[in-house]
Amino acid sequence: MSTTTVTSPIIVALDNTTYNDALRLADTLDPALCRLKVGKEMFTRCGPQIVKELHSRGFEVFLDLKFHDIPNTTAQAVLAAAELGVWMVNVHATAGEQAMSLAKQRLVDGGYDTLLIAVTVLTSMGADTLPSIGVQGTLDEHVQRLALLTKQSGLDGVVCSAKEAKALKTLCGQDFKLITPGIRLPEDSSDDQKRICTPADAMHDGSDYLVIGRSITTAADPAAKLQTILATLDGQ
Ligand SMILES: O=c1ccn([C@@H]2O[C@H](COP(=O)(O)O)[C@@H](O)[C@H]2O)c(=O)[nH]1
Repeated sequence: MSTTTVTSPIIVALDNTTYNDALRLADTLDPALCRLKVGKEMFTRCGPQIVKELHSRGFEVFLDLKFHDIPNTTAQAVLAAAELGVWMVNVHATAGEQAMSLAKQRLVDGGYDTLLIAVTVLTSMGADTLPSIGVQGTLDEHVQRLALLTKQSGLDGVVCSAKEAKALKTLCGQDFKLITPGIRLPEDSSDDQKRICTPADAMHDGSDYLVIGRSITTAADPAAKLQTILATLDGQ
């Protein structure tokens, strides 16, 4: 298990890659300068072995499987993630209070300190997306409603856009962790992300952790791009 002290808020998302290429990329990165995120694509393709390999290289791993199921299934999946030794795991807040609080309880009962967070509204969604999935009201209201539900369920924080960070810190408190994907430098393509923010603005507004995938992983030199991004955070 990892003993590296991580000095950076950046979590690099390992997507669009194979087992061997993901490990090759990991070997170019310093576990003191970033954590790594294993998502649905990587985990479906490679299984728990990829997590074990990243741990053996000293990385803390965010297992981003966004569980969304009935309470017992959600909680047992979260427990299985904790048994893998991951640093952080997540569920969808729309799984509801019962699923979230049961998942947290199973972690506590098992003596795990794995962080448990919930996704509010995916950063690929914009205000125009919500009516089509039957959500009334504004996007900000919906994010805030789900963040409060997550906090009331005893979880450690939420996934949201950095654009919502200021309001959520006020609403949920400074200790409630905000994990923000949709991070882009001004010169980057936004790809399929709608609610994007620069790393510096995200940190300034209260993000605790920045999830960054393609901006780093598709760079000619991912380690150098990580350093460039970290340099934009100097003094924050
Ligand atoms: O709301 C969400 C929740 C999760 N993600 C994940 O973060 C990364 C972002 O990758 P980029 O290449 O930097 O866009 C990706 O793994 C998503 O599954 C998210 O983007 N938004």
